[in-house]
Amino acid sequence: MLDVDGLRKTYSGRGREVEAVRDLTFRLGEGELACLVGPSGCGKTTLLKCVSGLMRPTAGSVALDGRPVTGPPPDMAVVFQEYGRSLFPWLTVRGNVELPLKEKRLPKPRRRELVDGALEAVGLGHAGSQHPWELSGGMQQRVAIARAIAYEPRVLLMDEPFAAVDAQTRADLEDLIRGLWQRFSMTVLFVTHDIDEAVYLGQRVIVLSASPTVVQDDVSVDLPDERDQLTTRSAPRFAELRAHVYREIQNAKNGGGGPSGTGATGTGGAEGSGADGGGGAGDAEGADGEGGADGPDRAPTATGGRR
Ligand SMILES: Nc1ncnc2c1ncn2[C@@H]1O[C@H](COP(=O)(O)OP(=O)(O)OP(=O)(O)O)[C@@H](O)[C@H]1O
Repeated sequence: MLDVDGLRKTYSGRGREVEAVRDLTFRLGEGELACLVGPSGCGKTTLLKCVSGLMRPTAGSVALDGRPVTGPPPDMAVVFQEYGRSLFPWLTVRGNVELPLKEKRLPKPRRRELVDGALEAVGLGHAGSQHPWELSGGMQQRVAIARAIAYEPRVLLMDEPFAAVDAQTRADLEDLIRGLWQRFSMTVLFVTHDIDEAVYLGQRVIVLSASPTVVQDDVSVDLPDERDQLTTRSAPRFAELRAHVYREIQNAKNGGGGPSGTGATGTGGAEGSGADGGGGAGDAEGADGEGGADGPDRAPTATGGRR
């Protein structure tokens, strides 16, 4: 459904060129939930901007249902990390969620129905008349998620959406996303620094190499579909998968480059890492902090698919 083929992006300016992404090729099937991890600065945000049509790649292509993406596609929504910047403070929660639906020119009764459904789905049915600044960070991020799903996207892109919330809220939001994905049958591409989060959420974890960026590994997450923060995360298979992804990221950071040879489904017991293999491997970045570009196209209206 979503085809990224030979994608390359080079930024140029001030007399120098930065090759953010060298050559990325992968495909997402309809209804798939894939997580994308990789070392800091490897081009995850750049990739999402190209996939969402907010930025033109230097070479290669992105296609949705075989049609080239040259601008924000109408059936795609994006949720960014900075919920504070993605919501309009002068609009109520309802107003924020409804805005892209007005742009879509939906009739009022349909808008009301979609807004009610989305707020209910994220547990904010009671908060419609409040303003974003009256809500906690986790609630604000729920508003951003509600805005995205009210839009009824076929594809939902998420760029580290939970990086700024506390651990408990983050766990709740992870479960919320899996629940919404199952309920609305969306195709989801979810970027995260957090290896545990990637394994917990995804059916697949795509590991990017360090810059110049290629797909280092594509790991099939063969955990049961019904996931639970306690049982799933304490399963031996979860630890094996997390260890495998952790090792791939270390390889990527150390310039290991190129696919590990395990292939899309090859994560398995081949690693033989045992239940403790990846202990502490929670963060793809290690000690690195946030370093991504917050370009102007992370503007508020980006959430919801169209600007
Ligand atoms: N607008 C820009 N102009 C020039 N270089 C840029 C721009 N945006 C990003 N880059 C560079 O491109 C590379 C990839 O950046 P990007 O933000 O896509 O990576 P990332 O994997 O999302 O990073 P992080 O994990 O730290 O958020 C980095 O070297 C970055 O400095």
